[in-house]
Amino acid sequence: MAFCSPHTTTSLRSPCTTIPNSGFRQNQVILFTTRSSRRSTTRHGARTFQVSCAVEKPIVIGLAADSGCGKSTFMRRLTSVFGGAAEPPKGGNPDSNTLISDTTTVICLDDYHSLDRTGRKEKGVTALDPKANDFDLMYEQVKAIKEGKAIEKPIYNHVTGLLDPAELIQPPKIFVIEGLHPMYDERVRDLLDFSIYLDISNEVKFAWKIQRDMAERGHSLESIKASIEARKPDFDAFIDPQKQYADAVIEVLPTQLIPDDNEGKVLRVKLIMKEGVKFFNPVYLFDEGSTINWIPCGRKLTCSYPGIKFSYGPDTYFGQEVSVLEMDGQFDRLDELIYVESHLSNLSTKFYGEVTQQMLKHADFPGSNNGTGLFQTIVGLKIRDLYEQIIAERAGVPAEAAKV
Ligand SMILES: Nc1ncnc2c1ncn2[C@@H]1O[C@H](COP(=O)(O)OP(=O)(O)OP(=O)(O)O)[C@@H](O)[C@H]1O
Ligand SMILES: O=C(CO)[C@H](O)[C@H](O)COP(=O)(O)O
Repeated sequence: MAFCSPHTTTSLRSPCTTIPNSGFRQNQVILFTTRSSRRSTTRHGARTFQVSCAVEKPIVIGLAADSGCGKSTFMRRLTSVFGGAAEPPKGGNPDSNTLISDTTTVICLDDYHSLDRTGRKEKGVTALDPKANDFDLMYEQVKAIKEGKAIEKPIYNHVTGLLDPAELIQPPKIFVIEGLHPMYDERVRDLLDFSIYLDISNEVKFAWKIQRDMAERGHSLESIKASIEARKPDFDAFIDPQKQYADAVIEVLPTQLIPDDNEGKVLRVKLIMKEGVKFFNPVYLFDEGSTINWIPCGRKLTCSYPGIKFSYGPDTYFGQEVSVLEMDGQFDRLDELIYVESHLSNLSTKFYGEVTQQMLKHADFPGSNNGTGLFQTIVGLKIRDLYEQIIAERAGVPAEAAKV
């Protein structure tokens, strides 16, 4: 017999809240969770009664991007939306790639490299090549987590380039798989409740790589160029095509506000949101479905050269209907973002100004003054909303009751 134990992690009103002799009041807000069954019969004293249980199995989110394209930054923004800090597993391998917070566990798909650094060198393949990755194991383990089962996941050690002994991963509320190939294998793709692709144009990728690998890691300009060139064929063949499957794409391009800009500091960022995705209502500017161009600079938003331009409208992306929100330029004063936020709808915020608050909280993260930070924050809020709606649907209660 499966017992439902009451937890107070999330408040849901159980559809049958009268529990004789249980110590729980009628209509008391309780979350019943069970790993295995939706409806369980429990015994309390001499009486048997039925309770409906919210089956708390993880939702699975996929985040795809090339290396050095802002996945970690995005993850930090996402976990912050749920509150609490994300940390590596306590007492585990110091080189673990996993980050755990109260609500989310983020694993890095590099851990499914089947060939270590030497193995790849010997075989002449890059880490982007599916031949260097174990998709069978990835599928089995993501499926197990989705079913609420713990897994022993391998670790790829980026310091040594070796495959380390496995680490134990317990099913969280939200399981995020980030890396090169979350949408490559159809079986894994089908397990995703929501997917995001960070599409960084070559020019911008190059500028970010230089900034990080030259300034912070002491690599030479030539070696950075050579590494990007060496990865490009496999990137084009195996990573880039995944964007067609993403529910949301954040595309990062050079600005159009500065003619022939080659500095790569001012960015044009697009948030491409697929229409018709269950529990995901695309954000819109002013009027849903219209085509809008908006220059918000003026009395309420301070802009220095080259200014800021927003655009919004319907479009198609790989033959699918999408809504696209675009921001070109950068903010001078983040607190004034509230003015932009007040003209956006369907943000899935819990209170007026939440986007601005999140952006101010992480003003030191890369991209906080432009569309990369803004759209990553918005996608984080949409994921929280998606999670709450899925949990509410599973429990058969209104979404309001499942708010985290
Ligand atoms: N929005 C941004 N604006 C400017 N620079 C950025 C932005 N996002 C990331 N970067 C730059 O790219 C670097 C890599 O970012 P991050 O660590 O988030 O990427 P990653 O995809 O997780 O990388 P890796 O896979 O190599 O660990 C940062 O150190 C920063 O220099
Ligand atoms: O594309 C990558 C994803 O992060 C890495 O290059 C890949 O995981 C191999 O790692 P390393 O360069 O540390 O051997």
